[in-house]
Amino acid sequence: MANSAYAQLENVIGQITLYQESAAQHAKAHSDQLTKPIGSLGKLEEIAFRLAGISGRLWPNLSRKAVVVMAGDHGVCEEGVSAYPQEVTPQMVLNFLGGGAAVNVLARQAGADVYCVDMGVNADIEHPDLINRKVVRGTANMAKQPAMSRDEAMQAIMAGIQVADELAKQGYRLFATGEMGIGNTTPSAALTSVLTGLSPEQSVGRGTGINDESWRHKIEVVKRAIAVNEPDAADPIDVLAKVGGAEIAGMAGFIIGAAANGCPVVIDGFISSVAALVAVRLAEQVKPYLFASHLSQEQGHATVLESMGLSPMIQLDMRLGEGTGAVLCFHFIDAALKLMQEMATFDSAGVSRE
Ligand SMILES: O=C(O)c1ccc[n+]([C@@H]2O[C@H](COP(=O)([O-])O)[C@@H](O)[C@H]2O)c1
Ligand SMILES: Cc1cc2nc[nH]c2cc1C
Repeated sequence: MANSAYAQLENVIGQITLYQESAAQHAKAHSDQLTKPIGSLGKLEEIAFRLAGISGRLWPNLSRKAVVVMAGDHGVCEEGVSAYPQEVTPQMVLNFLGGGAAVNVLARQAGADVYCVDMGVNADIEHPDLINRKVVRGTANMAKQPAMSRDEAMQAIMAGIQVADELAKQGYRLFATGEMGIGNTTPSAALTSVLTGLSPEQSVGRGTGINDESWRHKIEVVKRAIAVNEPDAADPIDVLAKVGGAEIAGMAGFIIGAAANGCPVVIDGFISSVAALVAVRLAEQVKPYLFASHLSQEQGHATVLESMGLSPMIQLDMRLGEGTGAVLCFHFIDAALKLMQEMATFDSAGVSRE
């Protein structure tokens, strides 16, 4: 099974359309005809050019939008690394499915649908709308042993790809990543330290809101997890299996799958961005498809984004996850495309250029 999964992953990666610089240049040429000083719409212009570069069109139709919230639990919670108990993970999954979480509100406002995927929750959740791709019932405690086996990490990646395929087939063209998993800032910090070289003192943050003492302990837990498991930084799947999590692996797969379907992906906070970094390490070609939404308050987030050459659109001091920051930024993507499509040119409006 494992060998064919690697072949399938390579096959999906091979389907990613390479960035078309000429299409991006064409969009810039169009933008420079519009009634504004050149470059004056700043990042909105950059967004539009990149969308042209990945789609080959001046203004791709991205009206069908979805945020995919992947959920998983973490054995490392037994070390006391989160401010909240693990039961919150399945409870929040039901909240997403009931439409009452922050991401549901923001998604409704942005015209996006919310999908929730169980990648590895440590509970049985019954709901007709839940997408069940459970690979583990919570990971093992990475401070003592690998969080997952390599096979489980691969299964989670492939499940994420499948979710992207299914939603793209349904007509969705713009995606946001979101996640829910009590404890998941701890594996995310470990992944950051291993993949970027940032020290645990700098990759470990306050997560849901731990105090100074718990923060210092969380740093020790991350150091122990890395020392016990000795992940190979050159092998992203090894790192993901040993010090990652099922929802993080699922999001990495989802991002690769979305790119293979030609769909841009807006990434949310720290955990989503770490998943994106894993995806980039597996397939450099996904990079142009990634749009960073907000800068989370979680320490380490800026380094993860910088390591991918991404800069966030907004900074609202959020640290929720769920896809909330990403869905907010759907508005800017819509705005960038509308400007390209609807603004008058200097010629059509009779405005002097000089
Ligand atoms: O997106 C972020 O940057 C972010 C930062 C801190 C916490 N979170 C959310 O809070 C949970 C993880 O926090 P913790 O303290 O339990 O590791 C998880 O459900 C995440 O969605 C999310
Ligand atoms: C209530 C709650 C909601 C969340 N949403 C994402 N992570 C979360 C963590 C908690 C604790």
